[in-house]
Amino acid sequence: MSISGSPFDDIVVGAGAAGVPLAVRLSEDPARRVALVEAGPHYPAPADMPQDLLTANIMSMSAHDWQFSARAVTGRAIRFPRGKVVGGSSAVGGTVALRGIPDDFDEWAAGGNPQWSWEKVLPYYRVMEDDLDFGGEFHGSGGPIPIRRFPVEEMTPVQQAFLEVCTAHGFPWVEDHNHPYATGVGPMPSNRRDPTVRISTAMGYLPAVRGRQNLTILPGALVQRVLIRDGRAYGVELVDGARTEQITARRVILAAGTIGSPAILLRSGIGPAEDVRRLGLDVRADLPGVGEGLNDHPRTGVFMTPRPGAENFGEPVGQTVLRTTAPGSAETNDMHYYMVNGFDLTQQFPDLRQIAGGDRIFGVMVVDQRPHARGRLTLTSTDPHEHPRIDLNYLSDERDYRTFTDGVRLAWELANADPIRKRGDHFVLIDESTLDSEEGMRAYLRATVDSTYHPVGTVRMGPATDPAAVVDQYGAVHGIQALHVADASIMPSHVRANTNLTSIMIGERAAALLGQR
Ligand SMILES: Cc1cc2nc3c(=O)[nH]c(=O)nc-3n(C[C@H](O)[C@H](O)[C@H](O)COP(=O)(O)OP(=O)(O)OC[C@H]3O[C@@H](n4cnc5c(N)ncnc54)[C@H](O)[C@@H]3O)c2cc1C
Repeated sequence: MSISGSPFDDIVVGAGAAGVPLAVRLSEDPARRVALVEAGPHYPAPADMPQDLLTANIMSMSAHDWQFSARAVTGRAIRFPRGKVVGGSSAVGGTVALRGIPDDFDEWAAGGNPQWSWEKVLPYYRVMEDDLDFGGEFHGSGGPIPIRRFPVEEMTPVQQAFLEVCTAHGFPWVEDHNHPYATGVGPMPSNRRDPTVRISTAMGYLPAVRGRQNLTILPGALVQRVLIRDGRAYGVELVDGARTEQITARRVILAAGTIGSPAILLRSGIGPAEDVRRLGLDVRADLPGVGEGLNDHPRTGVFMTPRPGAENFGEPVGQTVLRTTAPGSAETNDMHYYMVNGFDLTQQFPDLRQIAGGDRIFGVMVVDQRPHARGRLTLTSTDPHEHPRIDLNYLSDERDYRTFTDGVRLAWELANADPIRKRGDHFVLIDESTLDSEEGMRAYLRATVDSTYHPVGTVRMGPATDPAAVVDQYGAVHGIQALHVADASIMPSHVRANTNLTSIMIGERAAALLGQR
């Protein structure tokens, strides 16, 4: 890397969903020199892009992955994928392209972050997208990320059956799930231009800026820590085997994600004082919120093995979604139900393989969008190659049990409707008696609850008066000068949506706020 002696204005750490748009927008000012540092590889030429990053219908969960595991509930560890490549998790994901809803952002604003109200974020959801189906005041056109909805004729028969069953159940039909006030069932929006190719931030944003002289992309560079002198960040330290290298800048912006950003902060002496000291480091800023408040959308569902002829191998994981409100809840759209065409048990949920008696299952997946349980991320070492300890702590709040119990009951009804049920052979781990018994349901939930890969909240945004806040509404780390964070980790509360589009929006919005500074 020919970077020694060449200070930058901004170093963006992590080229993921947020980091790529952030670096691209900041470098629109030709006078600003921006470095985008990424631990994973970079494939600038479309012809070199590996197939696992292109194939939208299959999530890439090993070739470009950090290989983390996490504790889901006491005694149960699960795989916890995170993308490790330029494009980050946006390059490996399921391409569900849903936005948060106005209430989500009005809650952020009410928590002391008025720069993130719905009114303030909508323009940045719009600027990132090229909506191929809808226009008007809520949608963007000509942006780097194409959004299309699966047309009914592209859907598998079981997806069409799901639409039919949900509408027969009385759920409203939704043509456009990214209309801010939509609720009900309809086709899934997806970040693809054609039916099978995933468009990550790397593919959407970077080709147009390849010749940009003031944007330097540094792949294969693992950031150990932020360099801090007299309370001010002035660069980062990279490790490459036994070699370390330092690059300097006027400002450092972490966009390493909900796992990567708090880990870098802790290795830099920023976090709960006790945790930092336990690592043998000096405390640069005592911020109890670092790693705390981890919040992820947990999922479970009702799954069956497919009948011969009803398998949907190679099809998108899902093509439809039902967004609705849990019984008794005051929070709109806090439950999502996905008709899953198929999970490959060799890749996901391997402990179900033997129970299912096969490698494939399909069914109705239930995702709690507003779980109350909070987890925690901690480090046991300052070595950046050592994985952090990720404790998701699902179901630790009794309210989450209740929400899921109702959710599984609805999923059971939907899955048992004839147009869906007739495509399955046998249910996996669940039958009528599970639903009838409180203990049976609790055991089922503990055995099946898993991640939707949407962790947020480990570097929460909020005013300095909030003891849990780590950054202010401009992403500035409390108590340290010239150090910012802008990625999914800063979300102060969860959005009722999959997190890719919101993370891209955070990158866009942060660039607008930081570009003025
Ligand atoms: C398998 C999978 C499927 C998903 N499917 C969907 C979906 O269908 N729809 C949806 O909306 N969301 C989905 N998500 C979630 C979504 O992709 C993430 O919420 C989003 O990408 C988060 O953006 P981010 O910028 O915070 O982090 P990321 O996109 O993860 O980017 C962080 C980047 O920082 C890099 N990094 C981390 N630590 C360091 C370090 N020390 N040094 C240098 N670089 C570092 C990482 O390699 C990575 O490239 C999925 C996620 C996964 C993992």
